[in-house]
Amino acid sequence: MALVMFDYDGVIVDSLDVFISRFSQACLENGFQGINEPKDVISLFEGNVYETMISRGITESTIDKILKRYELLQNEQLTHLELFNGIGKALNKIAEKHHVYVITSNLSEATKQILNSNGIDCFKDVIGAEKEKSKIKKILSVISLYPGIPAYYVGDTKGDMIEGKHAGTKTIGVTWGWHTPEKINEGNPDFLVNSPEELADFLVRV
Ligand SMILES: O=C(O)COP(=O)(O)O
Repeated sequence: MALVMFDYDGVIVDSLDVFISRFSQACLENGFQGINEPKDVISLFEGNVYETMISRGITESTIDKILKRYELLQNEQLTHLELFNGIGKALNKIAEKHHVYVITSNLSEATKQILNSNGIDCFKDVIGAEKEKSKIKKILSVISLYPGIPAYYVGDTKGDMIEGKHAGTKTIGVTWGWHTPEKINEGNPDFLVNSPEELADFLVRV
């Protein structure tokens, strides 16, 4: 048995269009001007999204305001959000063998709502941005609940690979999400998979 932690946007839910339009709107409304085009959003995820924003002069309290506004805007769009094909089945298969968690820079409630409305109830918990901004700290806190078992972080961005590795997990990059395989490879993933089926087949064998 292993501990398998999943990123949410771009791994489970196909949310890039909603994220680009609504997150950039929330940023603009709160005075953060740097996010106008899809590539600006994508580049935030080359590291920890919130650390990148702080390094560009945004305060933590403004980030919290952006998140609150994004929560409302995202909620208006929930019916437009769909899971990637095959991911529900893959998650259920993985959860039969392993402890599974979501560690996301999105907010927990919206994440839970989408998972529930798609019949996904296999996760032990969803740890979102309102609890902590660093994925490294969140991953470490879950690992501390399961000492001595192998831990994996599954993500679709270079930043996910960097934070997962920093927290001591094996990292699995998925190629159906926000970053290209080339960009994910810059974060040195331990494994790269091309479909939810391949992900499940790999994880049921560890
Ligand atoms: O792909 C990413 O890293 C962003 O996804 P997240 O919002 O679930 O953290």
